[in-house]
Amino acid sequence: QFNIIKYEDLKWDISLGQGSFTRIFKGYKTDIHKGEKQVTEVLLKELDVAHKNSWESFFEAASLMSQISHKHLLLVYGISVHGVKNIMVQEFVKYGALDLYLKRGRSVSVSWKLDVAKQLASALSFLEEKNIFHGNICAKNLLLAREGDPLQGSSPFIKLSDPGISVAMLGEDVILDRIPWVAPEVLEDPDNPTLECDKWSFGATVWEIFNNGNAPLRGWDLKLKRQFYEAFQQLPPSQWTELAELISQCMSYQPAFRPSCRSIIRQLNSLITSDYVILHATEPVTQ
Ligand SMILES: Nc1cnc(-c2cc(N)nc3[nH]ccc23)cn1
Repeated sequence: QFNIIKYEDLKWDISLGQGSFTRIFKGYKTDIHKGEKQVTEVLLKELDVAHKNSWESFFEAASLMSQISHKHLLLVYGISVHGVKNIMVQEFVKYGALDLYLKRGRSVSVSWKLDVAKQLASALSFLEEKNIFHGNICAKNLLLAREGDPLQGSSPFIKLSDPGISVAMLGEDVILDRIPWVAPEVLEDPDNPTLECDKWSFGATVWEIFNNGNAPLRGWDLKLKRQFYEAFQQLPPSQWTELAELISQCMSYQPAFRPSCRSIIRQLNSLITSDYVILHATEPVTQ
């Protein structure tokens, strides 16, 4: 499914923190290309030894991402196994996770945010075409490859990261903690996720982007999060009615009511041309 990278061809640099069940590092991989030594900057994702038994799922996520290639999907170079260590080698994306980037108070324009939403929608549409379920769409898994400069009008560029360990392998508490990104039906039946589930997550991610990286239901405990679904609640709507409409369509409790990717892209295009964008060119960052 994907190439095995020799451990000795990898070099670890600084630690960049940890995800759920993983530790991530900046690193380098060395290849011999036409007799030339070539060093590439990479992201090394080590699976925690404690979760060793879910390494298949960890690598399954990687192989899914390496079987297909799309400009807005993260490139996975391969995997490396060294003793008890399972390592996924990914392309290094310069500006890291979008949620942290937005939280750091970068004031970005409404059209910047719509651009990112559209890029995510095109990645989603590509996955839908290939009938591939992602399962972990959220701003934390959107990596910023290019900041885009409002003055020069160059737009941002994002890459959707790998889904990590599949939702079917996660404990119920981990799934509950992913409310409101995880679709309600996944809680009922985590073993049979559908493409519609990714559309729900898309809605929650767009909500996050327009709330400057602040997580929805931040700080809610698992009981409250579960009640959010049991009471069929919705996230607080944006003042921008058309945007709120798109988010609530994606986050409809009836999977069949969620819009097709084509419809999502069409609605985003009409948002991009709406006068709201011009009026709110650079919204003051409300922290
Ligand atoms: N595939 C990936 C994933 N994360 C990064 C990354 C980049 C950065 N500048 N700071 C970071 N801090 C944490 C992660 C990260 C890069 N590439």
